[in-house]
Amino acid sequence: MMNKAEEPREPGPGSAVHASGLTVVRGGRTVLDALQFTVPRGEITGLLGPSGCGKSTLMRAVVGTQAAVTGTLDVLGLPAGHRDLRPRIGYVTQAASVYLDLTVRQNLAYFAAVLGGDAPGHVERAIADVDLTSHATALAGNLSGGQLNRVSLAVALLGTPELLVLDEPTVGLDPVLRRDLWELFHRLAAERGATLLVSSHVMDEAERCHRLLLMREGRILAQGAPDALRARTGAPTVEDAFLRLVDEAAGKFPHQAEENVR
Ligand SMILES: Nc1ncnc2c1ncn2[C@@H]1O[C@H](COP(=O)(O)OP(=O)(O)OP(=O)(O)O)[C@@H](O)[C@H]1O
Repeated sequence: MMNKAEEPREPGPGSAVHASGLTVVRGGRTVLDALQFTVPRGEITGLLGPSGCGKSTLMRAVVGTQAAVTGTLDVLGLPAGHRDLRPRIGYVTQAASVYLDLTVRQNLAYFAAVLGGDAPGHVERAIADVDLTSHATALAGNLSGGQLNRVSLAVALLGTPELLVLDEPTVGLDPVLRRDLWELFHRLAAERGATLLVSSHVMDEAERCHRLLLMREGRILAQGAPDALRARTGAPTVEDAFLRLVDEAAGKFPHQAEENVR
């Protein structure tokens, strides 16, 4: 449960997510350690860091499915997990959750009916969004892993969510599909005003984001625009910036190594 008394609430109108002192303990281990960050509205925020650093845990906290969360976590102006947030957030996990014995279109129609997002045209729009129109009548069970993940993404897009939380959406995709998906993310932000929080452990995807949260071992190493992070560290790439921040932080932990760049 969130302890809202611990920290001042200062989400600001421009932030979709605001965290302060966000901590998660799993199995006796502190896997998120007093995180402070914001995710601005209408932009793509990349959550980057090595496998096991806590990206999925942070995303579950934002969508309200993570247990043992303490600190302040506001999402779209409400405490994380508030039931009014359910239709306003689209969440895609790493494991595709669709019915393998239904076609792509049947899956979308089913979820549209269940989620109450059955607005005319939304099923076809979502299928087109993820570039699966030519596979609309294919059984989900006959799709590749990458195509299945895109069906899950289409489900998340059905209700035109304000906030999309996507856990490693480009894993296993070829370069062309990866590029197409990033173009879709930018369209969703620019044309539909959506806020996207996208995790990846591939540092070159960082350059495609408006803003980054760089994570390591349950902490935020730095946050800011890719340009600002590179300038701040004097590094040619975000990957180099990350490595420099890791080295820098090594001297500062366990107290505070977080650096706000913007
Ligand atoms: N039940 C648990 N008990 C103790 N530690 C756990 C438990 N579940 C997860 N962890 C640890 O929490 C940390 C964060 O896990 P999380 O899945 O959030 O990482 P991640 O950055 O999303 O990794 P990946 O990219 O590999 O999915 C990991 O180090 C993991 O080992």
